[in-house]
Amino acid sequence: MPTIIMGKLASKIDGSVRGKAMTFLQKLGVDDTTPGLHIEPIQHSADPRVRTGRVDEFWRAVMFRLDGDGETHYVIHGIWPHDDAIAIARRVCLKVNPINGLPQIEEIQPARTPAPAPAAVKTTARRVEPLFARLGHERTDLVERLGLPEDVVTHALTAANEDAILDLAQHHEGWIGTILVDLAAGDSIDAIVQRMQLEKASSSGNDDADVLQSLKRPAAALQYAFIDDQEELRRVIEGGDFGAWRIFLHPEQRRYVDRSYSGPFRLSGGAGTGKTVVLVHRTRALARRDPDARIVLTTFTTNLAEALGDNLTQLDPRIPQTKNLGVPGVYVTGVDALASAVLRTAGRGLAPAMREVLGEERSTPLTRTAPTRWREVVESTGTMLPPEIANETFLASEYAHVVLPNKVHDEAGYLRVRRPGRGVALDRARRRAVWALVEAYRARCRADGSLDFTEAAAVAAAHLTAADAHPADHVLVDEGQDLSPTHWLLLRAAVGEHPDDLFIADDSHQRIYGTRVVLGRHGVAIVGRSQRLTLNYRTTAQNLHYAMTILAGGQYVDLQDEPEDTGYRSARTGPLPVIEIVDTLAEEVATIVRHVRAWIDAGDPLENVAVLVPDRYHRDRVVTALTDAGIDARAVDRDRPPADRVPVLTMHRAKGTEFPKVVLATGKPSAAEMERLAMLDPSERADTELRSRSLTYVAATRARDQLVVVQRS
Ligand SMILES: Nc1ncnc2c1ncn2[C@@H]1O[C@H](COP(=O)(O)OP(=O)(O)OP(=O)(O)O)[C@@H](O)[C@H]1O
Repeated sequence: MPTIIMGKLASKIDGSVRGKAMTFLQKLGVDDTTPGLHIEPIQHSADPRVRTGRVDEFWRAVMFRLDGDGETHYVIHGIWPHDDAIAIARRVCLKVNPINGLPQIEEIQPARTPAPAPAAVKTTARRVEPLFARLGHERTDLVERLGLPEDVVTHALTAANEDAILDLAQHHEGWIGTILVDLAAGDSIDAIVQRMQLEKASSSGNDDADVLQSLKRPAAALQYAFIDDQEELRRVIEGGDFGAWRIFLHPEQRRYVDRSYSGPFRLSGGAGTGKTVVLVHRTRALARRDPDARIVLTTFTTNLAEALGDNLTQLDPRIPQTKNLGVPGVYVTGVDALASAVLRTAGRGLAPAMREVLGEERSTPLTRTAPTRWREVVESTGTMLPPEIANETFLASEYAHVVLPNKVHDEAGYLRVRRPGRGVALDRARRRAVWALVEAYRARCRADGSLDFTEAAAVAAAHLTAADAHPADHVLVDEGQDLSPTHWLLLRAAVGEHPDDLFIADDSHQRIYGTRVVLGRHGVAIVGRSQRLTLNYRTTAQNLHYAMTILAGGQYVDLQDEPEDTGYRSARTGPLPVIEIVDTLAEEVATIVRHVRAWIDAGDPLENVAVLVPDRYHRDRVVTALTDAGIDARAVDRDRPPADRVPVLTMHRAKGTEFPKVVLATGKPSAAEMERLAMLDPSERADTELRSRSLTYVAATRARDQLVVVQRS
């Protein structure tokens, strides 16, 4: 049976021919002599291996036939109308690039549309040096060390700036485009050679075998996929461009998917750099490696966990997902739901863990404490503490970062405990006063028998540790920056210490919930096992640039207590974001409606256009305004974004989503919010301010192609 190797270009099939292409490729994968396929060589073709095949009376596939490894392979180059296909088939040639060992398509008589000339170098008063010259990239290195084709290098060397290189890169699918983007971002030749694992090709004397070998190189996976079976073929064809992540991994992504690590590993990267994609592929790889493995795939919220589960199903519906913790398969869950699952399973056996963490028991540990409780305690208890300490932000954070992880039960314990990383200093008298509030909080929780979320995770962790029970063999975490210390204690306890135990994806620029955490303080040692992804697949360079300006000047620190890197780039270009400044809420809503209307009138499907707003109040107003304007809109809360309607989401809910077009209303803090902020200690206020910038950054990076930002003056 022939093996199908799908080229990325071929996966972008015109929607009208997808069904027929599927049937054609399915038949080809079973028997290439099937009547009706008409697999034929082309007379006078540049490459004798080229074949055409009949998809229907109008469409033809262009392919390369390779015989090697004891079987026949077809590399699918693309599907075109008959005459175009024949012309393309005559001039294309598949060869191995001798410098970097990667597969390369050459057009022998270049009749294709030439790539547009890069933006000209302006020759006004002062001549601007081309970008590559400024970066010190020289022709010899580009050709002889990276293997870039001469004509591409000639174009690239005259490009004035990064935008011109991005334009050029968009005309070159696969490794050529990727290397151009890396070079434009200032990467050194050595770094690229290493990252892409480029290596000179050695000839075996058998051309077909050499090309097959090159197709198996890691960087070839950017552009070519070996199709295992019919189900995978269906997913490639149906996924089209949006499904590319399932098939064409960047070599760097592939490395994090397949590699084994001796302990916890952390993969960071800006928004849209494919962290979730790596996590989902790695989950599949681990499940395939050992079908009996108990894998936990988790993240901060239930909505995000649902999206992870959906992604895993799309990637590979054969990977079993389980609803039960501790059994073979992939258990996809929000981290608080994981804590509840541990507590539920433990039942009455929880008492010792509660005593260990809290010094007392709770009668209904599956009930969660109301989030307003700290405020109630402050309001109903007379305290000598100043408002910057006696507030729910400080107290909840002190409880989660100091009291619970250290299992403090009484005032004496709290007076002794270390408080590393806590911005607000507390003398002895203040510690006593804080402890009085903690006692009042605990007394109220005891009265209704509940545990709060951070307590539940701490108790679940203590229970697993005491029982020496590890219900998971591998734990994979998304959005790690949002997890609290007791979440980390729980995850550390859920999986034993062994190779490939914890794999963490995070981006400290996207921390929008709790206070920042240093992993090493909570039993997760990742020193020396941490890497960063830098290529953004989602957002255009223009939108990304705008989003980065939101973070500029902020002091972001990562999970290892190191300053967070900001360098990353996008390979896609598009229009500049539109910024609208308005004075009132009414104007804001009208501006949102106007932009949504314009996109829909221009033919965008409703679900392609999303509106992101600061809170539920705004959300409901926008839904009403859109509906009044005759646009079918829906507020998205716990459910998934709807088909055939404009989704309207709060910025928090938008985490983990993406849309081709986004209108983002950034809003304005209310008077009550300003008052609350004014009361905070300066260090807490600075952190709240960082989180608020992060929220805008998260929201702005949800737009794939076009972004409109509506700001209040
Ligand atoms: N190798 C790839 N080829 C094509 N598209 C990709 C690839 N990797 C990721 N993508 C696409 O890029 C987008 C962002 O990927 P993903 O959600 O994994 O990024 P992320 O780093 O987790 O983002 P965020 O932190 O913003 O949630 C998705 O649309 C995904 O399908």
